[in-house]
Amino acid sequence: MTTAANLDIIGVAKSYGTFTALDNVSLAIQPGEFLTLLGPSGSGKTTLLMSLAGFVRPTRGHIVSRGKDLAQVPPHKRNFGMVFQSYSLFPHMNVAENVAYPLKLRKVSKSEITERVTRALELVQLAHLADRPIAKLSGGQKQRIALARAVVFSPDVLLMDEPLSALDKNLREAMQFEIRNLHDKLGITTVYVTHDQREALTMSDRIAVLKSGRIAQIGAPREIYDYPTDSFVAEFLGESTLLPVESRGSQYHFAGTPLRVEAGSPDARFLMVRPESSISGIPPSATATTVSMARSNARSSRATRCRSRWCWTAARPC
Ligand SMILES: Nc1ncnc2c1ncn2[C@@H]1O[C@H](COP(=O)(O)OP(=O)(O)OP(=O)(O)O)[C@@H](O)[C@H]1O
Repeated sequence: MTTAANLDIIGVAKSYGTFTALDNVSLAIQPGEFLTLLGPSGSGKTTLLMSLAGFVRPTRGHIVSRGKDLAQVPPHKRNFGMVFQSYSLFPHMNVAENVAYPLKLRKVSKSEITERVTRALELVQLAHLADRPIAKLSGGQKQRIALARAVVFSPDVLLMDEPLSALDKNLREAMQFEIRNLHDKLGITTVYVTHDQREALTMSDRIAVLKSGRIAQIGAPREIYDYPTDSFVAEFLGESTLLPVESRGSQYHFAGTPLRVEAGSPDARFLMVRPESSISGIPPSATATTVSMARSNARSSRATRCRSRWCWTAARPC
């Protein structure tokens, strides 16, 4: 068994003509980490993932794994497993043949192929379907087979691009746990792309939130959910009410009343309240566990959403 690989993304940029899809992205992915790239449509998630895979050539920057710059390493030599939304299984092969394919490419012996395919199918609990044609599988089964095929050759890194978005909600939630369990069993460094905040919060060790080709924030799920660095991250990570505050030195005021806040940056502009926060009135004698301060890049200087249990406009409950 090989040790898990690290992945260093150093100042990576990608331009298409004058359009910048990735802008100076740097990120150190730890060995065995489950890192999610999260962001709205067009933020650059797939471009970054495809750069890691070797299908997109960065305009600038470096991608380094196990101390080696991958710039000159073609996709099939990177030893990275990939899972796509569309499964990408071979329709003319049965389940076992699909899973065996990467091993055949690597010229693994027949007996070892049989053993490793059986083990990979057992991991995704589909060993009983080894002889079934791909056309006779459900969407969830197809995605499990794609997963088995991606891990059967013990890849250094597993890259997944919205692997669950074609599945219905219940199956999707079940698969989130299966993928995370598989990751924990195998310990493969994993980079996972999604635009689904819940999925990212449920599955990841860390989340990198992308906005317009840049990393807006990176951190553990709880950290970025509770302490977003700005209003974009605050709103993208879940329902929130953003209340405009004034800062005077290290003291914050809402509607003229001083707030007690344990964590906040000097340039914070908003008090963030999540729906599950338990403040019961203004002024919230707030602690960092119930509210956070976010820097401004908001579209509005007023509370921008009204979906939480507590919603305040001009310091009055609505
Ligand atoms: N080959 C290309 N030529 C020109 N522009 C491209 C190309 N590939 C991607 N882009 C642009 O780069 C930006 C980032 O695209 P990317 O697919 O990485 O976004 P994404 O965050 O994965 O979006 P989605 O969630 O919709 O898949 C988009 O504006 C896209 O239109």
